[in-house]
Amino acid sequence: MKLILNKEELLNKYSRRKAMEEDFEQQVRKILNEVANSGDEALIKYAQEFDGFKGDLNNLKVSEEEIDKAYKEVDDGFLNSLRKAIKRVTDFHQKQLPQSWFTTEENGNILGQIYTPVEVAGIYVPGGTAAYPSSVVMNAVPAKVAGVKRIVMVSPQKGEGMNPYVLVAAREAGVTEIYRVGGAHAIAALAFGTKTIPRVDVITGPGNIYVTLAKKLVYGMVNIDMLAGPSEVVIIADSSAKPEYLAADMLSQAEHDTLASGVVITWDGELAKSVAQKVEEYLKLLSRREIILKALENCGGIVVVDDEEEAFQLANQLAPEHLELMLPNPFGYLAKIKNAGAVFLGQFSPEPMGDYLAGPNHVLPTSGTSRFYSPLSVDNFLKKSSVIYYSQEGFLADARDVIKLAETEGLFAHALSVKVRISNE
Ligand SMILES: NC(=O)c1ccc[n+]([C@@H]2O[C@H](COP(=O)([O-])OP(=O)(O)OC[C@H]3O[C@@H](n4cnc5c(N)ncnc54)[C@H](O)[C@@H]3O)[C@@H](O)[C@H]2O)c1
Ligand SMILES: N[C@H](CO)Cc1c[nH]c[nH+]1
Ligand SMILES: [Zn+2]
Repeated sequence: MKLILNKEELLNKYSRRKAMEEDFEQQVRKILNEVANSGDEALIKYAQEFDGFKGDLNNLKVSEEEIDKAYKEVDDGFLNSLRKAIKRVTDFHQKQLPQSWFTTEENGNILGQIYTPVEVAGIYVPGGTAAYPSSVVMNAVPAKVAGVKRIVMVSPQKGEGMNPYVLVAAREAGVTEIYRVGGAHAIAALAFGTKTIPRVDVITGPGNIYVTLAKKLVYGMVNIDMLAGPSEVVIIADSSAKPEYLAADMLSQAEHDTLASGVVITWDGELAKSVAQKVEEYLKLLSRREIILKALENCGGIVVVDDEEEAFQLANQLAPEHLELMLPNPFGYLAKIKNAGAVFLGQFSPEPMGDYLAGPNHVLPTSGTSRFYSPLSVDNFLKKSSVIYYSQEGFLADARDVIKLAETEGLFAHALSVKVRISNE
């Protein structure tokens, strides 16, 4: 495989990947329509077709006994690391909690803004080619910190039972109910509701292209967090960077999915060659080799640019999910970054630290959408309401202006609602 590319070659790969999304969208539309029309029947049909699901509607919901049993199957080391991760992620997200606020004016008017959690949150936890207990934490913790009472999790069951690590993570992180379905059909169920699965107010979480397009298409019937599809990393490096670090970091995101992406951008041609050599070396050792190869073919490579300016211009154009700066004094470059879901600074901040333990959320926008989306946060589970209180004095001071503006719009009932209150005084 050709690993060292020029800028145009990389951009062509990105364009081809974008074009592929249109074919997937047709398939996803069909799945959504069927679940909308046939509910649970379609849900079970697709779970059987895509995930080899053998159960029926009666056991779509995971029982408390199954979760109890999962605790016996996971090791203490996992449980300790999981609890550490939950604590870190909780501490970080608690800092995001916004405060309701009120202002009182001299005439007694009170204005404000209050925050209310959504009643029911639907969280998607991927489970196609790997199980993701870390994504359980990243979804459920901000929902819990926001004060959501009902946290409904969906995740595909591969094989006989649910992944025990995912089940344990769900109980530890505060998920209130779990359904063993994934893919676009699970997103449809959360958006429309079925006899078995409740309709939710917001759907959050990452997933493959089917899941991500399904979220995009149901947006409006339900809120969504963002488009958090196949993982991506762009690494900007100069000659001070270690080729083995760059190669490993690039592969770490490519291994998620055949549509994931790993890109190194540098202006040092010799460094590019050393990274390519390391990539070939590591590929021989890694178990998800086939996935990585396809991902690099589809959307990866080591790009040699002219200089630092061009490197940042390209990274901003790609608007990646993760951006690593493998440069000396990386803080000095923060102002150059326009688009990135999360930024990792310096040689000891490889992206996987953020995937599991650093504290910020690993659910992040992909496919160029860090241009306008932000990481998953407590905000995604909260709604704002404005609060307006007029004192009599404040009302009388504003009444004439409101009448004037309403009558200008030809809305005389609006004006009347103000006038009747003046004439009564
Ligand atoms: N952006 C982020 O924040 C973030 C975080 C973690 C993971 N991810 C991404 O999540 C994804 C996980 O993917 P995954 O596949 O392992 O799990 P997944 O749960 O997202 O998708 C698997 C499901 O897709 C459905 N499916 C599979 N083939 C299908 C087909 N041909 N037609 C319709 N539906 C089909 C099946 O129901 C299957 O269970 C990866 O792309 C990974 O990079 C992203
Ligand atoms: N890198 C993923 C976000 O794109 C998150 C993740 C979970 N587990 C491992 N990685
Ligand atoms: Zn990852």
